[in-house]
Amino acid sequence: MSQPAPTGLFLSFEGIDGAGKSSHIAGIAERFRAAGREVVSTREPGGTPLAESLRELVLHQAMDPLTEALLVFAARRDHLQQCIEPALARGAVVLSDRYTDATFAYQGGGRGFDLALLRTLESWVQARVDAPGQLRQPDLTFWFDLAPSIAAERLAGARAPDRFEALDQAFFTRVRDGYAARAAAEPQRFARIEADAPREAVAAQIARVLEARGL
Ligand SMILES: Nc1ncnc2c1ncn2[C@@H]1O[C@H](COP(=O)(O)OP(=O)(O)OP(=O)(O)O)[C@@H](O)[C@H]1O
Ligand SMILES: Cc1cn([C@H]2C[C@H](O)[C@@H](COP(=O)(O)O)O2)c(=O)[nH]c1=O
Repeated sequence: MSQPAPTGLFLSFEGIDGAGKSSHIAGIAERFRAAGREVVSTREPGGTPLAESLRELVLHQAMDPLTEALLVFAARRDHLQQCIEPALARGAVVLSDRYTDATFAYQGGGRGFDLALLRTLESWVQARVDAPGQLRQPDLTFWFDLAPSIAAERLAGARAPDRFEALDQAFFTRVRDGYAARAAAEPQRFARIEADAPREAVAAQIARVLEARGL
């Protein structure tokens, strides 16, 4: 008798720069590993050699908004094909520091790029081979919601800013609004985290969300 296909789990972590998401991913990985799951921790743009090369360009090279949007989707395509889809097919838990919501928030909200065109790119790049007509989306997305002024204080002096981190608070207010619109459109998928809380309180919020979903 054939075995049922293993069930992978895809979690993404989103928020404006400095919201604190990266600080919690290792702890979540440990939680799943302790439960015996294979965990793949990855990030966007990036996660494969090709996508990491594109990340360098996107974060450090001046370019127009269409080029930027095409590069983040090109990186995502390689990431999906080489990393995310094989991991999910093995039954792994994939933890991705950013995914497509970032494109809608940064390129759509922040840059003001045409959302309809982003949706078209999304439909090409994320089409699932195993489920025709469906797009690869996270099972659960943690949105670390933080005021841009607090994020800026956290990042001040922490590291040399990249092309995005150097942008002003008006940009990050639009990015935050972009995330809010995505979360409102898909409330089942999104878990909003109040990211202005101390680290331990943020970790407790995350744990409550995972427990509520039986994860
Ligand atoms: N709850 C918190 N309270 C205060 N400072 C925090 C908190 N969480 C993270 N930080 C600090 O804020 C800074 C940004 O955190 P982190 O790198 O986790 O954010 P991020 O969302 O992953 O940012 P980016 O997307 O820009 O990489 C770090 O210096 C981190 O130590
Ligand atoms: C996936 C994705 C990312 N970005 C931006 C958002 C951040 O400013 C950087 C990534 O840096 P991080 O320290 O790893 O968070 O890239 C984007 O503009 N569009 C995207 O689709």
